[in-house]
Amino acid sequence: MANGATSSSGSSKLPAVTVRMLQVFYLVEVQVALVVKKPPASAGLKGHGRAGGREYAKSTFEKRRPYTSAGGRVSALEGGREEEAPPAAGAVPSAQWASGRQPEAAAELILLRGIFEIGRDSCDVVLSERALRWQPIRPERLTGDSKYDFLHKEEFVELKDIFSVKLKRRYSIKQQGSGTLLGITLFICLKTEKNKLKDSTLDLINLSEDHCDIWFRQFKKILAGFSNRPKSLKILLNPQSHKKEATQVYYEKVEPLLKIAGIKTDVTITEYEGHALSLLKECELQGFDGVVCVGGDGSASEVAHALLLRAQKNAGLETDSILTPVGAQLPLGVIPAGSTNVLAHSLHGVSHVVTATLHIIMGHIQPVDVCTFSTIGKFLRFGFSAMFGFGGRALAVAENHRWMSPNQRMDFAIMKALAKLKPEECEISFLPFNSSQDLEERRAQGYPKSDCNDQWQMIQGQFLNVSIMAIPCQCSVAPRGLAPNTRLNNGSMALITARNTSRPEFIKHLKRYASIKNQFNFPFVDTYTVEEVKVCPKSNSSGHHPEEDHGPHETASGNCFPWNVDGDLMQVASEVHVRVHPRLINLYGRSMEEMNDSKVTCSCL
Ligand SMILES: Nc1ncnc2c1ncn2[C@@H]1O[C@H](COP(=O)(O)OP(=O)(O)OP(=O)(O)O)[C@@H](O)[C@H]1O
Repeated sequence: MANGATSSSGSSKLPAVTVRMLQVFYLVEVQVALVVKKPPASAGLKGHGRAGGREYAKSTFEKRRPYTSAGGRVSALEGGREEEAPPAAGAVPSAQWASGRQPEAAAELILLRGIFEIGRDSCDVVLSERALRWQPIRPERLTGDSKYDFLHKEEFVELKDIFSVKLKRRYSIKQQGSGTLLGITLFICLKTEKNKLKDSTLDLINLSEDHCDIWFRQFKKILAGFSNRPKSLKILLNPQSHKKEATQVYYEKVEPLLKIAGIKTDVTITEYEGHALSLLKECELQGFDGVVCVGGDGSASEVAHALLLRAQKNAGLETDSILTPVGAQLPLGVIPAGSTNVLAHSLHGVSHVVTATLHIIMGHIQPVDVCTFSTIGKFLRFGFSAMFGFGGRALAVAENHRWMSPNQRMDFAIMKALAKLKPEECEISFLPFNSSQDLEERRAQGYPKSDCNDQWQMIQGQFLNVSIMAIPCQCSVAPRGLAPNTRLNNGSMALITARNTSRPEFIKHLKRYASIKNQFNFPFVDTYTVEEVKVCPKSNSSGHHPEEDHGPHETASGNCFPWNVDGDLMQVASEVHVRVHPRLINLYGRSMEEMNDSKVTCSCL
């Protein structure tokens, strides 16, 4: 992957080093098993939506009595009256539909109005340009009853949360042809707790072919209007990720949802390390709207690197020394199937396969900052985060013990790197993050960066670990992230340095990542918000004793220093220059800030 540097990858990842270590500490020292808190069962919903306390699960229809027993409901279902609203209409009296939560409903253009059975009720259903609203039809009451009104208030789902529509039919064994029409099923993306998304269905039951056909075509038309949603995806699946579960994850959880959404896929199962990179160099991507990686951080980083490299070539840029890279042309989806899934977790606020899949289906796009790594003017690779020192060494040890199982290997590597903890003598220079107007203006005028900013700062000494992170690097055991003050797209990186200290103090610092206490509140830890960093190790460092090491990767053997870039081992002999490039790649997802700010969009929740 890298020019002028050797690179290999493993199941052990940059934050995995720290993450795994935290797990080991908990097991070995505290003797408390780390329990990744499972989300509470979603109010007994069994994975489906809820309409005002009633489930509208897929099986709802089958569970109920035949419609004929529902008295007045029969005519509603069989002779459902639909009204296609005239284009400029919007004049349907809407006072009865508008609730306190959605005052804007009254102003919306109404597209269709008709009767469907939803849950157990015959409902007056209104499709407007923004939402589908429904309210049970009840006999008129002479006296007002506010409790009654509360129980039967309007419910709605916003159209932007619908990702597919199908005609619902029942097939009997003897039946030939297309089966008996039961109505329409809408597939909806719902936000649940802790940034998770889930798929749900809403059945609109009506036996009339004509009625359903009009509504079905209208929903299709609405869905076709969401031009940001992908129609065709290139999938790259690493069957070796974590405990080799990526294939199962994809075919059991991801593919069925993509099929429902009508997304075409072309799947490549990678056969060797670097396969995704070489494939994406050459393959035709014209017909695809996005690329999806099913695997861990190493795979995701490799695919991101490949897409960016491809973009530079397509733009006719020299890839030996990339100064101002152009952005990737296709968005990248990351389905977490690795051991730590830091990228997916940072992106979605949770490492959850269905959430990641739904972000792809809904076409949610999150621009993300990317770093370039180069040495003495020579481009090495793209990446999101890196560790030098302890993090690099631990990964190097793991690489030398690939015959072990992934978890064993990481435990062993962390213990060994801690046992041999030693500082690297180096010089670190960095350009502090500065988004002042003046600086931006000077850059816009084409001044070289060196002329725009002479604020380079330099620190030197012995460092146990140096982390450089353009994304927050969140994961289940470090929920705030290894770099909690960094955002996905704020154009800056966190530079975190741990100077030489005693082993127990360093371990204390590492353990803080899993706690609510500030992991940086140690006299030997410094943090900076930066745009560029140069790490220049001193080759005659007192810390290197090759005779103590047992593998080719574990130290600066042959004057190469191990770096951990998104879990890939990168060995570089000299200075490494890291620069952040704001919003260089679009990932499918939505930042946690947005997710937290967003309102619940379905009244069913
Ligand atoms: N068929 C394969 N055999 C061996 N290695 C592969 C294969 N396909 C891909 N790889 C390589 O495996 C490396 C690690 O995979 P990946 O990151 O997906 O899993 P992981 O290490 O288990 O997860 P995490 O990064 O979350 O810890 C990638 O860099 C990739 O190049």
